[in-house]
Amino acid sequence: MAGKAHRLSAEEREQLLPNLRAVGWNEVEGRDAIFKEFHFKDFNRAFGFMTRVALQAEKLDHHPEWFNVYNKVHITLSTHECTGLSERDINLASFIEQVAASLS
Ligand SMILES: C[C@H](O)[C@H](O)[C@H]1CNC2=NC(N)=NC(=O)C2=N1
Repeated sequence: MAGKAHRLSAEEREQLLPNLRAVGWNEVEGRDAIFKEFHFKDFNRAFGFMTRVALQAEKLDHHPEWFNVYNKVHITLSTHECTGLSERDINLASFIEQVAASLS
């Protein structure tokens, strides 16, 4: 991946996080990360969603922490390289939103 990840500054957060908050992403308490819970109609859709996100994550070399039970997928995004939120998380969250929208 091009460039080293840096933790988002306060200004960058003010600019980038409101759009994600508006669609259900929240900052995790006690950790510099964002979290969202997705609900799908059934396991097939949840797993289809995860498959599409996984392929993109591998392409970007930026991977989600996630948990799935049947139709629910919990996702936490953070960047190991800078131990916190970076633009990579914002970009992956935006991609995830597009996939979820196309499956609901
Ligand atoms: C070695 C490899 O490039 C790194 O471990 C990648 C893989 N996936 C990653 N995923 C996330 N979420 N953060 C990272 O810093 C990261 N780094």
